[in-house]
Amino acid sequence: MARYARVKGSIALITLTNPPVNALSAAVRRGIVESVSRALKDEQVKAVVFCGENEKFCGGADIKEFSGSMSGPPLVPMIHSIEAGEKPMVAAIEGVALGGGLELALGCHYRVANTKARLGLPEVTLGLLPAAGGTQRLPRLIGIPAALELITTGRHVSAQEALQLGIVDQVAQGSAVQAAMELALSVIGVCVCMLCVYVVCVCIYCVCVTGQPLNPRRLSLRAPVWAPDVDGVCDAALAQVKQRSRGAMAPVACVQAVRAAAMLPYSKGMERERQLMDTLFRSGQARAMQYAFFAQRNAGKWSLPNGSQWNNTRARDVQRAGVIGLGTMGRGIAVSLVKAGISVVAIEMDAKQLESGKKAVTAMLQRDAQRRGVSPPLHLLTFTLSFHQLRDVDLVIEAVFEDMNLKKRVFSDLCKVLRANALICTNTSGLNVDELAAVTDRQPLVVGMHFFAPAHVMKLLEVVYGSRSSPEAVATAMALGKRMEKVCVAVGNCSGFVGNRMLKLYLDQSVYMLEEGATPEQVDQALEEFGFAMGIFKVSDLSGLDVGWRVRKASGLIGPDVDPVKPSRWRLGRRYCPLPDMLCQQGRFGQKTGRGWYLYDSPGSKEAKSDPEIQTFLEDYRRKYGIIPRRITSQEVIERCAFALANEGFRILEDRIAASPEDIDVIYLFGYGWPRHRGGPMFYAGQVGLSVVLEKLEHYHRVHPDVPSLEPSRLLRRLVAEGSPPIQQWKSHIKNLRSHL
Ligand SMILES: CCCCCCC/C=C/C(=O)SCCNC(=O)CCNC(=O)[C@H](O)C(C)(C)COP(=O)(O)OP(=O)(O)OC[C@H]1O[C@@H](n2cnc3c(N)ncnc32)[C@H](O)[C@@H]1OP(=O)(O)O
Repeated sequence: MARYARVKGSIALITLTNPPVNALSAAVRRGIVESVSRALKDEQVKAVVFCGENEKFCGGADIKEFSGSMSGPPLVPMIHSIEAGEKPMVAAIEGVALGGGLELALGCHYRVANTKARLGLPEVTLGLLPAAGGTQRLPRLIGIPAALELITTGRHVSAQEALQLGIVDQVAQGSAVQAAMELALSVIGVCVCMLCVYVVCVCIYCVCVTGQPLNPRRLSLRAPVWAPDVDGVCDAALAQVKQRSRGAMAPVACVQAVRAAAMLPYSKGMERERQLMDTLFRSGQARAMQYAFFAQRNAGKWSLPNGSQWNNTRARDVQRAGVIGLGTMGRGIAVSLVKAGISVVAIEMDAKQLESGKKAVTAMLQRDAQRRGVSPPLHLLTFTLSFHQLRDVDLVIEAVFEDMNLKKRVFSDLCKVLRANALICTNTSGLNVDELAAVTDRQPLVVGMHFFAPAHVMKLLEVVYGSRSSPEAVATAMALGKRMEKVCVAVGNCSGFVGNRMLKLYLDQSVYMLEEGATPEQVDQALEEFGFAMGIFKVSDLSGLDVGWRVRKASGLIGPDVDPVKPSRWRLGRRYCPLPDMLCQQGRFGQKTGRGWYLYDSPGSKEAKSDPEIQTFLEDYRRKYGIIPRRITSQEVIERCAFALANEGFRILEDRIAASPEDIDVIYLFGYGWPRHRGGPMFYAGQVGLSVVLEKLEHYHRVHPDVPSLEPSRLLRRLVAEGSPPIQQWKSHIKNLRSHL
């Protein structure tokens, strides 16, 4: 849909009307084509201004349409006819001009943006490239290096940066539509300075240039942007995206398309753009990334088993928050809260820790402010040793050491000082939220907020509702997380919640494969080739092997009855791998001690190097237990890790700990480095084929009957029995499964 109006006598104003972001659906494209044709025919109309309803220019092509059969006028000829139009076309950009939205604007002869507008070509984040001429017009406008950077990253730029780059002609402080109309009038030879009454070429009063020819403004008419160093620039960009994108096809295709803009005339470049897009458009990677886009948005639409949900529950306003504990987690949480404009009372138990926490938080905020060219909001912070300073906070986030007794003590102390209606949130990575809530005088006001380290950087937040948590408390934690710019997922209470409950099985498979013959390097390489940012053993070294060791000790898996020389490989009725414990006994805690699964130059350094001692250690271990090592292929690594994750994901769905497979995938995408172009473990299982996953799990379970978690879940069996429906339908099958219990 597009609205047509004639304004100021000679301007056709075409408004894209498809809230909330005026995406270019078939109806919008039809509306634009009809409106442009009307404007070109209407003799009274001398110029055309495009804008978007509700001060949002356009969020791009309608992503929902990509999964169906595309109908309606195609974008490329539509934009071409705008550019070829014999009347000046001006884009008035407010809010956003993204993807096809910016490509539409690039087809216009002039672009005006409001100061708050954001512009970009984010198609690469959807597994695509800007295939409505974006890869050919943008380089012709701003040059190859800048276009490569924007197109391969999908980064949004501010109006100010767009002006500097030459993407827009003007930045308007007020209404971009108003400014665009003035520009249009001046271009058609109607000077708007009010002093000059004639149609002129250069007004002597305001020196505006009127009656401009349109050809120089038509980007498609410009020659290829060749320069002597262009090959080198494109080669360097290609090398960079290959290294960064971990197997994703779209960034590579983006470089290839932009290279064409340097070498080929526009029409040939457009052919190349179309060919590359055809391949991407049909790819599983594009489907995975578009699924991830909608899954992320769906996670915000949380629901609880009792029917309360995002649109029927009000969140409380949080102005002032307390953070208990200024270790790594507490520091990151305090920084994120302050950046969201929330006053923070930060508490530590002793003066020395308080001082070092204060220094660290202040430095992080100063660095961030310096990068953004603003002053750090340090006035929002109070550092104190006294719980009494918490008396007027709306909410507290406890981030002390992961120890149930310590947390319980803190919770009961908090109840003595907090206002009766203040929320208590615990930053725990897996402890029982109900058990903690039980020591308080306000069980409905207790929720878990599981942040990921470093908390000021990592996007994921699991909001954990206990059996007595009130919907209002969940809504408040979800809204607070959103304000802190986190991707929030509401999850139920169980050991490890969603992310760490699944992680445990993934870790188990990884160490079992070491026992059976693999090396940490082999496993990590297979995972990194699959697309993970880091292999599991490098991640373990980064997080610290001692963390899991403590958890295993607390859960009774490690105790005085374990043989120190030849620890048992069978505990609590199932296979157990003592390798991580044995490393910890040697003081190998990972990066922090300079040695873990890998070797580091010094404690704290990050570059992982193979350690011959680990190879010898693994060989000795296998000998000691009589294990004959075998060759483990990358395929086996991926199958055992990814299918173990998905299998537990199905159980989590059966248990109603996660509301949907999409929520599980969002957790893995934003918290555990799962490659976006593979959608998430649940999506991946669907893409591989549920019957294949079932068959593989049955096989691995047959080979390893002492690993019960490899036994295929009931939900997976049910879905396969019902013909492997698409992931969006799994939820209804969970209901069926429960009704048969
Ligand atoms: C062979 C075919 C060739 C086709 C031509 C190819 C060339 C063009 C390709 C493209 O244009 S692909 C799309 C490129 N655009 C984007 O990637 C932008 C995506 N959107 C966003 O980044 C954000 O939504 C936003 C625009 C910055 C707004 O953010 P905000 O936080 O304000 O709102 P959201 O919660 O993200 O979104 C609200 C609502 O709108 C839906 N939505 C957003 N963008 C699109 C879109 N482009 N298509 C369809 N729907 C979109 C989003 O899903 C939300 O929906 P609900 O959850 O409320 O239902």
